[in-house]
Amino acid sequence: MAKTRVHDLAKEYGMSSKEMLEHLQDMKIPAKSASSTLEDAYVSMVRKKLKPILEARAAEIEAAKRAEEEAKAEEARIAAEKAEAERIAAEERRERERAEEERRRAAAEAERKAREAEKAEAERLAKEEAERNRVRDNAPKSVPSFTSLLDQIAQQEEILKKQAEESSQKKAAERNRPSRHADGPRGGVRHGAPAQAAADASAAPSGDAGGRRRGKKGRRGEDGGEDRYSRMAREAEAYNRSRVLEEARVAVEEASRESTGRRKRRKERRQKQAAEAAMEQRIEEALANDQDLSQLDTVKVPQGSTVGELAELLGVPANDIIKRLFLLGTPLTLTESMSDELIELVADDLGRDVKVMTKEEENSFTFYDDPADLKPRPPVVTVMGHVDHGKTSLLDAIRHTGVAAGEAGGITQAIGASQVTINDRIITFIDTPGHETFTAMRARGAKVTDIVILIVAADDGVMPQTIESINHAKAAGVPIIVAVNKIDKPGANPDKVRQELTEYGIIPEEWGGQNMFVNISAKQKIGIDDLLETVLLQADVLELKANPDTFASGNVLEAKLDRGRGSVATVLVTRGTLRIGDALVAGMSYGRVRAMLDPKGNAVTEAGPSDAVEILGLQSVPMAGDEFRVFHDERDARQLADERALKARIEEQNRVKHVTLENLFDTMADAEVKELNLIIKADVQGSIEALQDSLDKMDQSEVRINTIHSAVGAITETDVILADASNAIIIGFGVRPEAKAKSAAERDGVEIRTYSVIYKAIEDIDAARIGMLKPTEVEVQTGVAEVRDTFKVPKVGIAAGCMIQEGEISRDDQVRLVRDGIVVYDGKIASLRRYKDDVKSVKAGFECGIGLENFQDVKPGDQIEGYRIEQVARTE
Ligand SMILES: Nc1nc2c(ncn2[C@@H]2O[C@H](COP(=O)(O)OP(=O)(O)OP(=O)(O)O)[C@@H](O)[C@H]2O)c(=O)[nH]1
Repeated sequence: MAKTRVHDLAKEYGMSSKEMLEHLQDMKIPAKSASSTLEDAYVSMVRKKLKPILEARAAEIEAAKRAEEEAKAEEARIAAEKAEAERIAAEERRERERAEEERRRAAAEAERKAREAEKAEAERLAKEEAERNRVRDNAPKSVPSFTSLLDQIAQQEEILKKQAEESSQKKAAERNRPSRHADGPRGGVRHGAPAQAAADASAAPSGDAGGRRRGKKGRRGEDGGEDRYSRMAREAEAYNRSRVLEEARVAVEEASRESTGRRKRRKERRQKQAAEAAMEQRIEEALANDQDLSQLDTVKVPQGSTVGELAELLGVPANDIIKRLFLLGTPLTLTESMSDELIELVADDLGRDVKVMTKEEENSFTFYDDPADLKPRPPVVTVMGHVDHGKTSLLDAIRHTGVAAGEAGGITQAIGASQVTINDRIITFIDTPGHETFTAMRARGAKVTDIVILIVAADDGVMPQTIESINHAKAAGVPIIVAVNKIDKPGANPDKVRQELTEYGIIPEEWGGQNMFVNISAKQKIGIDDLLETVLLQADVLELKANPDTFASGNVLEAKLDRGRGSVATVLVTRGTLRIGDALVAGMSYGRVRAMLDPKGNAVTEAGPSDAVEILGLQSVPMAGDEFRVFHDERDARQLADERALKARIEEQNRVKHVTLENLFDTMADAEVKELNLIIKADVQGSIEALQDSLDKMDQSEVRINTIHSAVGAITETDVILADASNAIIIGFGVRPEAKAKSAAERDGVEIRTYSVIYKAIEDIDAARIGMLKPTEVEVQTGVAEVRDTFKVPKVGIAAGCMIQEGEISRDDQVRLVRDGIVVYDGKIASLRRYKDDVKSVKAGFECGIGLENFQDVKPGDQIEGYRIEQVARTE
């Protein structure tokens, strides 16, 4: 068996060889060094003797291990306790902050409410003041427009708002001063910082540093555990404090650095608040008036507004607009009026939303209704057709529907509208038949008809006024139901009518088209119910709805001055319910509804959507087509009527010019209109076709020629009304205007051109069209110079000493530098001199010095060519 060496044995017992040698010596066992070998017997003796020592040592190690574990557990418990205490403290602190924040918010809310009340009172006073001023100030300059009045109010509101804000801010500042000092800077670092610091403190210092220290002490057995922990707590607190202080210092520094920025931000915030308040007010007003909220951001600009007016409406300096116009290549002065397109372009450039309002639109309102408030309403129908095809007979037959034969004689057409009930449903008819009224209404911006009944006599077929009616209804986008009348007549051929109408885009449903056809006899009252049911069917498709539970609005169908009753107007209610006593404005007249008559002449107290009633009580006579609207307050109605009257007077002075062949080019250039609308009237159909043929052959890629209506016959007032509504020119070929048409054209500024030879008409239209074409740009050479030498000119650089060989070169010319046939420069002249003098131009045969803009590389032998761009009117 191998001998055991001393150091092996020592190693086995976890002691040094020296220690083992000492033990061997004690046991009198001979061994000299660590490498000495020991007999087995000695080894077993050593083992026996050393056993208690070994056991004691194991116990010692075990005890130490236990102590260490205990210390660790204690340490963890303390740390957990501390973390919990800190968590509770942080929670309490947050609770306090929340309460404080709540208190501050409540105070701010109370203050805001007080401010709003103050503001509302100030606004009310301002409004009253403005109203008083307006009434007092009747001088023309003080009532230039409704918008400027609104602006004045807005300005006053702004001032009052500012004052109110300043005073409340002052108050708030005084109220907050002591508390702000108390928690000012601390407030800045409160959020987040302490909680973070506490978390850091519990994780880092007490855990690591403290733990290490405790480990040492535990081994050394010095100090009680309590002392250690209190020191740890103290250290953590100190750490926290310095950290909090540091963060506070940083926050204060930052705050002072940002104070200027903050002032700016505060100002911006105030401006934003003011804008929001103004918007809120507009929303409230719009809500009070049931107006469409989606339109609020849009600035309404009257058609033909001047640069100055637009600037005022948009609230921007006029220079901003002039500058933009200049860049758009249409320099205008402050008092010049702008085309619709220019207004839209400039507004778009300014990032603003505008709606150019025609004079009709200006007088109309856009209402908003919650879809939930909309209820089905009866359809409103107009009957149109050629003379003697039976319009009056049909309306008569309709009026007698559902009426017993004996009663018939007693029915009077009291007002310009009638209502019939069929299948328990109502249909309203506008009784002034014909497209004249229809288009006159449309020209005034009134859309009163939902459905058109086109009446065509089966024995006569499609006639000029049939076509006119189709064109008018189509232009208004109203669905057409065809009543083929007089089917009782021997020569009646309803299918021929259907066939003829297909040429005008009116195709029967049974043939796969869009239009419903009904065969009737107005005289013998055949098919009337069928026609009315078809109207209801068409109405169902249209899903006609309106809100009946609001202030009424609608259109005037006709109005007259009655000797006994004063102003009498028949109105069609399109929305809301009209009641006796309502204050309303219709066009330029206003008043209170004194009495109402329904279509049968019965006195009624209210009228809902699609009802037509005759009303008494207006102060003056409105015009057919005028929009009416009920106001909460009669004063508002009167104010609006006054404003409209004033506006109408101003408009009368600057009457909107219609297109004429002569001003066509100007109008086009101005408004970029690329359409030429024509109404063609001729003595025979052949002439219309010939003219239309030639028009179709013209190049219409840049200017489109629309024949919106053509018919055989004299130029009538209806033609003028249609031309007025569509901004068209009337071309008469072999026909003359009727007297009424002539005066209407003069009144409305509509151009009528009459010709007796067709090519002359074509020539004029073509000339006007070409005039509308954009001019062509042509380059014109001005002169040629040869570079003989170059020399340095102070401040200019290299200049070319030249000899003008051809023509004349001017200072404003564009120039090209040509070297060996290659253009090396194309630009402007920087200087043109003869000897030391700056000159405007130099002619052939003279020497001069030419400096080129931003170009120095001129060499003797180069050629300088001068040229100009000229705009030449197109001949095609
Ligand atoms: N046989 C027959 N004659 C009819 C019918 N409807 C109308 N008429 C006759 O046609 C003529 C013209 O009828 P109106 O109702 O006056 O025609 P209108 O279209 O109103 O005519 P204007 O008001 O002049 O435009 C009258 O003599 C009617 O009696 C019909 O269904 N059958």
